[in-house]
Parts: sequence; C-alpha cells; structure tokens
Amino acid sequence: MSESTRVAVIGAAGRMGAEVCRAVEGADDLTLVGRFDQGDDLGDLGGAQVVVEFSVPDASPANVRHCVEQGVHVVVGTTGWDEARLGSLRGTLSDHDGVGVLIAPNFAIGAILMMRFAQEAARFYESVEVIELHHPAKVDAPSGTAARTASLIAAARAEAGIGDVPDATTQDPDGARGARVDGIPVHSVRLRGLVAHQEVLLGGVGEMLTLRHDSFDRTSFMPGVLAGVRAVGDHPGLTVGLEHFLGLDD
Ligand SMILES: NC(=O)C1=CN([C@@H]2O[C@H](COP(=O)(O)OP(=O)(O)OC[C@H]3O[C@@H](n4cnc5c(N)ncnc54)[C@H](O)[C@@H]3O)[C@@H](O)[C@H]2O)C=CC1
Ligand SMILES: O=C(O)C1=N[C@H](C(=O)O)C[C@H](O)C1
Repeated sequence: MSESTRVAVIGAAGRMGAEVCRAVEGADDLTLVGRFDQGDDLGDLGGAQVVVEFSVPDASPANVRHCVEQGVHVVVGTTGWDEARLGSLRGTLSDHDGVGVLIAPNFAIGAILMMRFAQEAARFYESVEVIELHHPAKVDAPSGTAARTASLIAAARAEAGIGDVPDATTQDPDGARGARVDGIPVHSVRLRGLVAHQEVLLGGVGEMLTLRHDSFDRTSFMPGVLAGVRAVGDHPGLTVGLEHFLGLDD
C-alpha cells in the first residue's frame, strides 16, 4: 500500500479553505497535517508535501513563495495572478528544481470545459460577451475565470484574424457596457443566493450560442482540487490551468 500524501491548507478558515480541509480529510490517500490562515506562522507547513492555497489575491504570492522555498508543491486557487506575479513566481521556481505549482482560476470540470468550448467557438462569431455571476461576498471583479475566458477568446480571435467586437456605443458615462479584458466585454453580477456562474454569449448573423456553467455548491471544485493535489508533484515548475493535468492540452 502506498503512503498517504501529507497536505496543508492555507486560507483554511475561509469558504474554500474549509471545504478543501473536509475534502482532504475524506480522501483515503491524503492526510491533513496543517490548517493555516491570516496571521499564522507558516513555518515548515506542518510537514506537508503539498499545500493548497485559497486566500486573498494580495496575500497569495507571498504564501506560495514561502511554500516553494520550503520545497513544498502548491495547488493555488486564489485569483489575481497577473503576468507580473506569475513572472516573479517563475523566478522563485527556477531556484527550486523539482517543485511544482499549479494555479487554476477554476477547479470545476464544467468551468474548465466551458473555457475550452468558448476558445473553440470564438473564431466562428463576430460578437462575444462574458457574464460572470457570483455571491456578494466575493471581493474581486471580474472573476479570475471570466478574465481567463476573455483572454483565451481574445487569443483565439487574434489567431483567426477577427477584429474588435462590433459596438456602436459612443456614450457610456456609467460604464454600462462593462469592463474590457483583452478587448472582450466582461460583466460582473453579485447576487445573494448565487455561488459561481458564468455565461459566454457568442453572436453571429441571425444566431446566438450560449455557453453556461453553474457551480451550485463549493463541493463542485473539490474533485479538481484533489486531482491537482495528486498530480502537482509530477509537474515541476509552473502550470496555469487544471486542463493541463486532465489531458486537455492543445
Ligand atoms: N480556483 C477556484 O476554483 C476557486 C477560486 N476561488 C478563489 O479563492 C479565493 C478565496 O475564496 P473564498 O474562500 O471564497 O474567500 P474567503 O474570504 O472565504 O477566504 C479567504 C481566507 O483567506 C484568509 N487569509 C487572508 N489573508 C491571508 C493570509 N495572508 N494568509 C493566509 N490566509 C489569509 C482569510 O482569513 C480567509 O479565511 C478567492 O480569490 C476566490 O476567487 C474561489 C472558489 C473557487
Ligand atoms: O470567489 C469565488 O467564489 C470564485 N472565484 C473564482 C474566480 O474568481 O473565478 C472561481 C469561481 O468562479 C468562484
């Protein structure tokens, strides 16, 4: 029988961190060895082999750096990893051969597939808009998932030689047309009762394709998080997106 993998959770008191602790405790091949939250000394991370990090965007880079410097693999769900932060993490990883970090904006299988389908569909449609809908306690907008979806769509459009989305708006003093991520309109809704939802609307002449994903419960993220925990040690360096661990590489 193979040994159980020792796992610690950073952000353990939060909505996602608490769910991850429950999932790890329920897995036969994993042992929860540490729960850390704001203000805790991360130290040796309780002897963990893998850390799961769900905190806040401004704290995540330092937490992840600490883990890498301890030689511990990390599965990161926290949002806010822009190119500057990723670049700095790549630098840290270059000094720690063999350590793996997985950063995934969304661990729900349906959300990963939605992003992939949106990327596939993008070159066939002149118009596209992303609408993300979340619980009102979410601190960041747009969601990490929406930002990544928009970036993937924009890259697919650029590769296909499609120009800007058509939009005749010349007056929008209150920002009613939403944000733009890589030129793609993104709209954020915050509503009591919701967890995490997204629609991608793709419009062509006389038709619309709607791609929608709903996470009704945070358990939806757990199979992906556990898959990341089990695989991250076999993927040294930085991986962005769980799809790379699921055989969904291009
Ligand atoms: N990748 C994915 O599938 C998902 C990602 N998320 C992202 O995960 C993050 C956390 O989301 P929630 O759990 O809903 O937030 P939350 O606010 O419930 O939990 C965050 C936790 O981090 C703790 N924290 C704050 N500063 C810290 C620090 N310096 N060190 C350690 N812990 C610290 C807080 O005390 C809190 O317990 C967000 O960025 C969210 O967008 C959320 C759901 C799914
Ligand atoms: O804060 C959340 O809840 C979520 N955050 C992630 C994001 O910003 O995309 C993933 C999921 O949408 C839930």
